[in-house]
Order: sequence, then structure tokens, then C-alpha cells
Amino acid sequence: MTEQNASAARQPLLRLDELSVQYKLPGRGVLTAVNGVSFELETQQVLGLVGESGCGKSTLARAVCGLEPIHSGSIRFNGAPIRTLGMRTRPKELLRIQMVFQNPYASLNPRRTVGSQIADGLRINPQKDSWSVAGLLDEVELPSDVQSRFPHQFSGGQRQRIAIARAIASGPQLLIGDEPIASLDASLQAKVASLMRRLALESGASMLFISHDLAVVRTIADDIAVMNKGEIVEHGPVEQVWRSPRDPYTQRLLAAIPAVDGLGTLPGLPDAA
Ligand SMILES: Nc1ncnc2c1ncn2[C@@H]1O[C@H](COP(=O)(O)OP(=O)(O)OP(=O)(O)O)[C@@H](O)[C@H]1O
Repeated sequence: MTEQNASAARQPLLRLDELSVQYKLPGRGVLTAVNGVSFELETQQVLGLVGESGCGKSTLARAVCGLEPIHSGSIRFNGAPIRTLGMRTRPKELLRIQMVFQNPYASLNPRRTVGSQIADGLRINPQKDSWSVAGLLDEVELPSDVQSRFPHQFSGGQRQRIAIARAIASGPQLLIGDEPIASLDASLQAKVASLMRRLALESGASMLFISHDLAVVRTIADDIAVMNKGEIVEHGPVEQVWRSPRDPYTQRLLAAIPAVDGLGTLPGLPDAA
């Protein structure tokens, strides 16, 4: 391997450097929704991005997909800078990033059959020969005869499974879940989250999993980044952040979880119950 190739091989899949994203608020100046965020995501890694509503998680995800203009800093995907372009003009490399949203209707077309939407994804998948619509439905635990049905004929949990199958069908290198479990029954949340992790990793992708639910993120992420008011205040391996949170905001998030490991207390914190 040449030195150049070796350095390319070391490149993270995704790299954010001092990323800032702003919104102009008519008559009220500018809101910095993402403020100087830096992190890297390696191939086959799952990063959980947690933080309360309004802290900038979705803005960050949209910027990674090229859907929000970058105010300053940079985003590199496979070493190449991501430029902001509309959904209709997404360059080929951005098709390797797929998103699963909180509301599956945001990614599924209500007027087209489930089978045809998953087949669309397969058409742009470089490994399409080894995949099939029926196989993907099987992976998300739905029978293949659902192919001819429409999204409204399914429950919320089933629709989210279809959205996941559709996202995975295109063979993404990066799967982003933007609160993908927030609208599901509590009993389904952990199941769908771990399904996303399994399918992302089995298909060779990395995952950025956005949620306000630290407890679920703990079960599926390798690393956690905690976001508060547009900034990453803490970032590290899951168990380190969970057991020894350094930042007071992370400590507050953890303390708000009713019981940790069934003990009701958090290491390094007073009684959290
Ligand atoms: N298009 C927009 N124009 C103006 N402000 C916006 C826009 N989108 C988001 N914001 C603001 O930017 C901030 C960050 O919003 P964002 O949706 O990224 O947060 P979030 O952490 O994903 O929250 P939630 O979990 O509720 O979606 C919020 O103050 C929000 O009101």
C-alpha cells in the first residue's frame, strides 16, 4: 500500500470540523443552531447523539446530508467536503447517506407500494445483486406479501421497519436515524433501535443515531456525543459517559432517567431515583 493510500485508508467515514449552522430569524437576527461541532465517525461505528429538544441535533443531521447551508467549519464524507445542495440535486456520494426520520411518512411515499419503494433503493445499491425486496422485508421481520400494500396499511412500528428496509436497500455507508424511535410505543423502541444497529453493521455501514433517550442509545451505540445548545459538551465511549459523566449537563440528563441499572443511583452522582 502506498503512503497516499494508507493515509486515505485511515480517513474517518465522516468528519466534522468546527461546524456551525445558523438560521436567519426574520426581524430577530441569527440563531446559531449548531456551534463549533467537531467529531469523527469511523466505518462500522455507531455514534449516539443525544440532547434535549431544540439543541440542534436535527440541524446537524440535515447539514451532514447536505440539506442545510454550512455557516463555518466543514463536513467531510469519505474525505470529500459536503456541499449544500437541494434534495433533488444530491450528488451520487450523498446517496450513500440515508436517513430514517421520526415520522416514517417523511421518507415513505403514501401513494406507492412498499415493494416499489424498497426496489427504488435497490436500484442505486452497488451490491444490488445479492439483495432482494423480499430478503430485506424478511430482515425487518415483515412477510414478503406486504410488498403490494401501501404505507397507510401498516402500524407505526411496521412503517418504521419499512422505512429502515428502504434506507438499507440503497446500500448506504452512513445510516442516520433522526429520532427514529420517538414516535413508537415504548415496548418497540429498543427493538427497532437494535434492528437499525444490526442492519447498518451487517450491511457495512456506520450509524449516527439521534435520540433524546440516553437509556436506549446506551444499548446500541459504541460512543455517545452529548449536545447542549448547539455544542457537543461531552463525547466518549458509551460506558464511560454513562458511568462517569464529566459535564454537568450530561449528569443532569442521566439523573433524569428514573433508574439506572435498577439501582436508582448513578456513579459519581447523588441518588438519582
Ligand atoms: N428552519 C429553521 N428556521 C429557524 N430556526 C430553526 C429552523 N430549524 C430549526 N430551528 C431552530 O434551531 C434550533 C435547533 O433545532 P433542531 O430541530 O435542530 O433541534 P433538535 O435537537 O433536533 O430538536 P427536536 O428533537 O425537537 O427536533 C431550535 O431552536 C429550532 O427552533
